[in-house]
Amino acid sequence: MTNNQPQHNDHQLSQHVALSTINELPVLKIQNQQASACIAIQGAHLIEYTPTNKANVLFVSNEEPYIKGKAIRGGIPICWPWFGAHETLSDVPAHGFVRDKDWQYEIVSDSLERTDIRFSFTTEGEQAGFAYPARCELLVSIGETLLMSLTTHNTGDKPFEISQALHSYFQCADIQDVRIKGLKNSQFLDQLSDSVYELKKSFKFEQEVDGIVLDRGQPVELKGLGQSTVTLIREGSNSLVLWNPWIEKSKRLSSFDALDYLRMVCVEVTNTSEDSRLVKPGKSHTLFMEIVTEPNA
Ligand SMILES: O=P(O)(O)OC[C@H]1O[C@@H](O)[C@H](O)[C@@H](O)[C@@H]1O
Repeated sequence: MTNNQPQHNDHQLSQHVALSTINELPVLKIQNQQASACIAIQGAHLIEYTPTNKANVLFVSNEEPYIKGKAIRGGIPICWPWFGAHETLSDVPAHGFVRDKDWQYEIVSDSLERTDIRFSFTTEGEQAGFAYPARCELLVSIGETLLMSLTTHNTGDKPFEISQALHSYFQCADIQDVRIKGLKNSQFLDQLSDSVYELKKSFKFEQEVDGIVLDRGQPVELKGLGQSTVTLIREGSNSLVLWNPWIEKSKRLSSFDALDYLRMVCVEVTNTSEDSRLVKPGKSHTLFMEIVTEPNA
């Protein structure tokens, strides 16, 4: 479904960007010399990133229906202005309110090597669970590497706190081969057992995993994915979320096949828990990540 081949009804917006649709959802298809990609305008949601001569780095379930008003399962959902359950309200969606909304977009530059698209979402404080005027901007830069920069501007006169995520689903050949390196000595807040421990070596997935790593914002490496090693470089983030639903939860998840847990791993660049950020009036905060892929030796 996320195949990037031109369709007869695609509308070319610039040299390397075309407007297309997947089922109900308008998408931007990017194809330059260094990579191809696909971004749904709903949620500013990247659903494919394929560096030239490499495999698609991202996972989206084949069960995904791509319908209006429903967050896509896979790719890189933008969770904003809260991550996970809302702190005080139980009747608002998990992971904030921008995943199922249309964003504005603008192609800011488009060259053979790199295509930059800026998405924006503005709230005047009318959204349930977030009573503050704010503008959220996501710069997506498609080239030899993938850059994503999520900036929150406080446009009101009161400070507010945000938690957020670039909730990346990476494709893997077999979850049991995946290792996350670079987390040694970081704190792991295990959300399933409600315990905290220090990570000693590279992280493996052998059962359901749902937890927050509190760290120093250092680069981390995803090994054993299959064709490529992925390095995640971050700025403005001292936390990561690791998630795999494993066997039983996979059977209950929407837009997900029971065996999809074998083919995906979520390593999410976040500001959450103690790493939530205060944004003062007139100020902004940027959460940045770069995804670098290298073929396995
Ligand atoms: O089903 P959703 O809302 O997309 O969330 C998926 C998962 O996202 C992860 O980031 C959370 O840590 C999990 O607890 C959650 O189940």
